[in-house]
Amino acid sequence: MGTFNQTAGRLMVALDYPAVDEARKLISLLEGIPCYMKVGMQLYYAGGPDFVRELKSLGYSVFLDLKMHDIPNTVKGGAKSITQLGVDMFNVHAAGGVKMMSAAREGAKEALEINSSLTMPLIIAVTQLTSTNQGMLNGEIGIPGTVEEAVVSYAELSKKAGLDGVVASPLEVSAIKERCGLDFLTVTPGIRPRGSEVGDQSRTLTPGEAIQQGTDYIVVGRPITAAPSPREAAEQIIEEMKLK
Ligand SMILES: O=c1ccn([C@@H]2O[C@H](COP(=O)(O)O)[C@@H](O)[C@H]2O)c(=O)[nH]1
Repeated sequence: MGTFNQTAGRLMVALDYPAVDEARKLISLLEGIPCYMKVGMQLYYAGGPDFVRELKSLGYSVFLDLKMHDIPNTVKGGAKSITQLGVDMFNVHAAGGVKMMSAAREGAKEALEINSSLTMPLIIAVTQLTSTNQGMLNGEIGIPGTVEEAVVSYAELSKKAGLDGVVASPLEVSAIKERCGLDFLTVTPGIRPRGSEVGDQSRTLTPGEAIQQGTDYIVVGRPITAAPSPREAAEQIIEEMKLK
């Protein structure tokens, strides 16, 4: 199991930018604010491993959000390479199944055998994307039942595979914790401070509501990156989290 990093805080900032210079600009605006930095596919495909190493050298905890979903052997190799970057957290899709998720753990462990100075990253699984609504799930995706049932079922699979937690919407946190235990981590995007644009997200709560639901980490992108003052936006979110 990986370790829960209290000092990085419970806010994860999604650095969804097309180029590292834009990400660097935001990072300098947020200097001193306790948060994880989340690198997703847009920035990773632009900045690659070097940018992840740069964030680590600045002292940030890094969540590499590449959502691996492939055959077990390929995911194992991907997890081994990702772990060698020294990231604190990475993820896979729970839809890949138990064998694929366990392979991610094996890959991470192999990286640690090669380099003993590395620590085991937290490995989590995406359940149902927070952009998915009930109609989409039952209609175009073709999965019966409620979104919550689908999310909890994926969470149980992820736990069975030995993962540390899941990505879900804050609306499903209490059901996940009830079924998988309080120490099974929930990382929740779909966070929208009151009055902010919902955009392509479907299952949302405010930062304060998410904390009230018992989530471990909230992931926030555009409400910070597109704000007139990203620093003020981040500070307000942290304040709201503390008040709950
Ligand atoms: O189900 C998921 C999984 C990942 N994400 C990621 O979180 C951030 C959210 O950004 P916002 O701008 O706050 O909407 C983004 O990087 C997504 O790729 C998610 O939203 N939902």
